[in-house]
Amino acid sequence: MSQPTREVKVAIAGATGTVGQRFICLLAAHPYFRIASLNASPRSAGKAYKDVVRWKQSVPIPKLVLDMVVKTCEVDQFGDVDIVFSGLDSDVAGDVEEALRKAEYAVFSNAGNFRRDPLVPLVVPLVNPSHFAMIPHQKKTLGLEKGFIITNANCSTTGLAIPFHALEKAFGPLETVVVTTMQAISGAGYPGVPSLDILDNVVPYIGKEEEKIEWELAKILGGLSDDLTEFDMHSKHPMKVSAACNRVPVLDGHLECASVRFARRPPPSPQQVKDALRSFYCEVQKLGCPSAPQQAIVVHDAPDRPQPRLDRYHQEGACVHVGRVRECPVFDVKFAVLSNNVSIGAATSSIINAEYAVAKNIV
Ligand SMILES: NC(=O)C1=CN([C@@H]2O[C@H](COP(=O)(O)OP(=O)(O)OC[C@H]3O[C@@H](n4cnc5c(N)ncnc54)[C@H](OP(=O)(O)O)[C@@H]3O)[C@@H](O)[C@H]2O)C=CC1
Ligand SMILES: N[C@@H](CC(=O)OP(=O)(O)O)C(=O)O
Repeated sequence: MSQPTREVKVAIAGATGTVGQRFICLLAAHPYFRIASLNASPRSAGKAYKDVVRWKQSVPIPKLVLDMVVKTCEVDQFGDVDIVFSGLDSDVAGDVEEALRKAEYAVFSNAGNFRRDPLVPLVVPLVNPSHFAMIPHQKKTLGLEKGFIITNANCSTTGLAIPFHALEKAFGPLETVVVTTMQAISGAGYPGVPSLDILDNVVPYIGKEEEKIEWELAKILGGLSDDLTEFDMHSKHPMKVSAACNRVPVLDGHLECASVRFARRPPPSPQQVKDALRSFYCEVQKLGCPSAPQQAIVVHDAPDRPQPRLDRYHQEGACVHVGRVRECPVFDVKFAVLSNNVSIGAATSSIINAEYAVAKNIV
């Protein structure tokens, strides 16, 4: 990939939150994105970042943001940045992101508000960066020159979309998916789930999560209409998905157990599935996007892997892990997937999306 000849100035909206902190760690060391603005709620605005953030990362706060003064998320507070990364709470993300787009900013959002919008691509960068082709239609429809919104997916959806896409590329459409998730508490932001609810416990309910997985996969894994104005929602090969979501006492890293049935008969064997996942190589890797993982899907042979504590920070959490690939007596094949919910499930995906947009001169 040709590196941009200029630095690209970025803002982080929601800079004090769980995802915002991960953005800061990743962007502080980025080859060409420069953090120019930190934005959060009026509670944090006007104060130095180090004085308002409840820092929960295992590395120190990067020096360059320690004394940066946090600003509000009013549009006039973002200055001359090219890109806004949003890790905003979904209660406010809708209005703020809409206003930023209207003010001609390129917005890369983690929030759920625009994922179902028929003009907004829902992009897992290791899967469907081709959906960026919808951006001209979004801008034209809204009468904008530069402003647009791109969202990335729900963190549990992201972990599944990557291996599912690799399998569909190798073996054709998936027909049925049943998945059970074991989701980390950082997925609920800070302070998140009360300790008295989650210690010594598993909570078999995460609000709206099952519906998100069941719906978002179709938008991500589907294509675009020929005129690049509509998402086809995987409609040529409808995929039935059933998800059961659980909160478990793990800090970071969502583990998901999936059973899948392929449309193709006979289906691929577990060994063929493993080979296809291992050899998966995607466009953002080919382009050399700096935050893309070397190995997108790490396939484990050990019978007790992947595990959140052991595997979640491999490649800075930018890949997914698949293990326990075996025959399923009900469908065809079953396996376990681990993804770092705050990295590839959130901030890392947004950053790779932005790197792709820069490489393709979309920003
Ligand atoms: N955690 C995860 O694993 C994932 C999260 N997401 C999504 O990313 C987004 C952020 O999640 P997360 O980091 O966990 O959430 P947090 O609750 O940890 O952080 C929320 C952020 O939003 C800011 N905020 C809250 N209210 C306002 C307001 N009125 N005006 C401006 N800013 C405000 C907060 O600022 P302040 O500190 O000043 O209150 C904080 O920076 C959510 O939409 C979430 O659904 C997506 C994928 C994974
Ligand atoms: N709901 C996810 C995290 C999340 O924020 O998802 P979404 O971006 O879809 O709101 C979890 O609790 O693990």
